[in-house]
Amino acid sequence: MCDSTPRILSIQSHVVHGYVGNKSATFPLQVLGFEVDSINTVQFSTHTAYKHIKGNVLKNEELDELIDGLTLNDVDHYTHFLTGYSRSPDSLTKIAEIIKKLRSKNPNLIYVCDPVMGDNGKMYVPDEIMPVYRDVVVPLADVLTPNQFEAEVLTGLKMTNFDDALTIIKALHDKGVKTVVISSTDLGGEKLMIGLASNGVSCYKIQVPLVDTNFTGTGDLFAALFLAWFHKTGSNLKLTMEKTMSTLQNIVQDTYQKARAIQPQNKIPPKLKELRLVQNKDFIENPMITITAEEIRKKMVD
Ligand SMILES: Nc1ncnc2c1ncn2[C@@H]1O[C@H](COP(=O)(O)OP(=O)(O)O)[C@@H](O)[C@H]1O
Ligand SMILES: Cc1ncc(COP(=O)(O)O)c(CN)c1O
Repeated sequence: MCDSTPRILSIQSHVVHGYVGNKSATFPLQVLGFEVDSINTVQFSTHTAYKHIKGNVLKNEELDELIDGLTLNDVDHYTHFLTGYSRSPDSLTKIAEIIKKLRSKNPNLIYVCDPVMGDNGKMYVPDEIMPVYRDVVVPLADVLTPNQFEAEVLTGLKMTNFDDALTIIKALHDKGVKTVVISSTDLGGEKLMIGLASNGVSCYKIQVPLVDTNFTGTGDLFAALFLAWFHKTGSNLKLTMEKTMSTLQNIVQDTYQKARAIQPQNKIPPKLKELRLVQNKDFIENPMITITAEEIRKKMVD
């Protein structure tokens, strides 16, 4: 355990079929050279955009027990902690305790928090989870990766233009977050999806062509790739955004094209849109930068 391999504890959902949560994050992280220990907050047959939702949610005592086992066996030494989809406020409170515990073992631990709550104006976890993220978990994060909706909900502010976006980013920095990354916004209108990233010194904008369908698991993949490239580039924010977005675009485009080959018209059902991670392993390992980030504003914090 004393080698230089980065080691992650990832607490996210698990699905039997398809790619969200730990299923979306673990494979790319392993391909990029990370040891990944995963705890599954839920085990569902599929993600929740499918018609039938079946499976179980991890109980708090079960989460405690798993962490206890890691501690008793002295294998709870991590360089990174990554969290995503959680369904209960209590489990989030537990996550806050776990961060503190892991930091007592490694004061340099990097915590990447994806505050998974919803998308396109709608919550898909219970509403009570929001204040726990806002007041307890977010202030402990080194890196926060909300989408636009989640950033708005956390700050109580609306994003209708870039000035609003910068105000929201500043509000999240003010909560103590060092690196704020908004994985997607609709500021690019109908044709472009725009992501933003700020380390308080520089803020970057990166834009990609909007593919005409909703994907699931892309946010989880984004957070995992961001974590990996932020580590591998020595916290180079511009390069991290470029590698992360280029990889996502390759996977999203490939997934879309294959789905459209089967279903040329109308809405694509979830099972045809599962992210093609395995098939894009080489690109994940060695991404070609196809999209560049542009600096839009310097110095967000004094
Ligand atoms: N429809 C889409 N068109 C193009 N890229 C997409 C699309 N959906 C997701 N992505 C890619 O996935 C990333 C994360 O997506 P996002 O929607 O923010 O995740 P989530 O809302 O699931 O947290 C985006 O930055 C983008 O690169
Ligand atoms: C079980 C589960 N886990 C995670 C997510 C989050 O997916 P995304 O990466 O698209 O935010 C979802 C989306 N509803 C889900 O159903």
